[in-house]
Amino acid sequence: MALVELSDVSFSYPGGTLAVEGVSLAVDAGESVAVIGQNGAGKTTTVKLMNGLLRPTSGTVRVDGVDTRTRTAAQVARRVGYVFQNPDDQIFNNSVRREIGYGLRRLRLEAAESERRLAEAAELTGLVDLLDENPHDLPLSVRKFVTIASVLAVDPDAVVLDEPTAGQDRAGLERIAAIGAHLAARGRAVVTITHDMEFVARHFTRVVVMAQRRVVRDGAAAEIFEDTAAMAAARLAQPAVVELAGRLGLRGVGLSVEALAEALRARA
Ligand SMILES: Nc1ncnc2c1ncn2[C@@H]1O[C@H](COP(=O)(O)OP(=O)(O)OP(=O)(O)O)[C@@H](O)[C@H]1O
Repeated sequence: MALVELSDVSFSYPGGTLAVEGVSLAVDAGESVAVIGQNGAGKTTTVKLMNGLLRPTSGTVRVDGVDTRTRTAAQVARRVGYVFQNPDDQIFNNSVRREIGYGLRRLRLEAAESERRLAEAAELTGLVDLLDENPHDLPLSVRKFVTIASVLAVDPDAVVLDEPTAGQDRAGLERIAAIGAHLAARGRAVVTITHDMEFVARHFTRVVVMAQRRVVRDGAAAEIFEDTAAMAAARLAQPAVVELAGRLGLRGVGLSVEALAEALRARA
């Protein structure tokens, strides 16, 4: 049984906008998935359905087999943590320490366990020296890590990261990749929405492509990125290495620069 499973899910916002239509998607424990698609494709709505912030208009969302409609949003959020696209929609405490500790306090853990989790979340997100800062004084890229840390501290079974790569420098991107790998290695499911195709090529093997409210592809990143027609239909750019391989008439090369260089050497 998948940890998070959407079955033929549709969702309309109260104003009537149909944002997601007939989406079926399953994510297992220990699996890391990238969700890509142009603006307005339905990505954020889909992941908010995963953590109970939104309930389907039709179809079902199950977390560990339990229909989210039978649980409160707070109950679902403990199993599926959602890191908001905009950190300012999430942050409301006046110190990094209090912000990371907010969800933890609600879990009513023993003090030592709370401290351990807070320290681990701060370490993973690079915030150890910033715990006494006011998050509102920190740059957007760091505020994003504050919101990631507060979800990591709760240690949900699944973590959804909504555009964590936006505005990050190379070190930030590497840190986000390391957090994803850490979570997956610990058996957590990780769902990452991103517009950064190079990041996806570097760090993901499974990709879900959304376009016009629907999942249009779900599978191996290398195959999907190579499918020029599917990428164009979803209005997505191919990662540079895939585009170059295609122009050189090479197929099945994979997603790494090293593999492309090797294929070129073999052809020479
Ligand atoms: N709160 C809301 N009320 C009404 N319509 C909304 C709301 N949020 C999103 N929408 C609409 O739902 C559709 C899907 O939006 P969604 O944010 O899920 O897409 P997205 O793929 O995450 O886009 P982006 O990459 O820009 O974040 C869009 O037409 C959007 O305008």
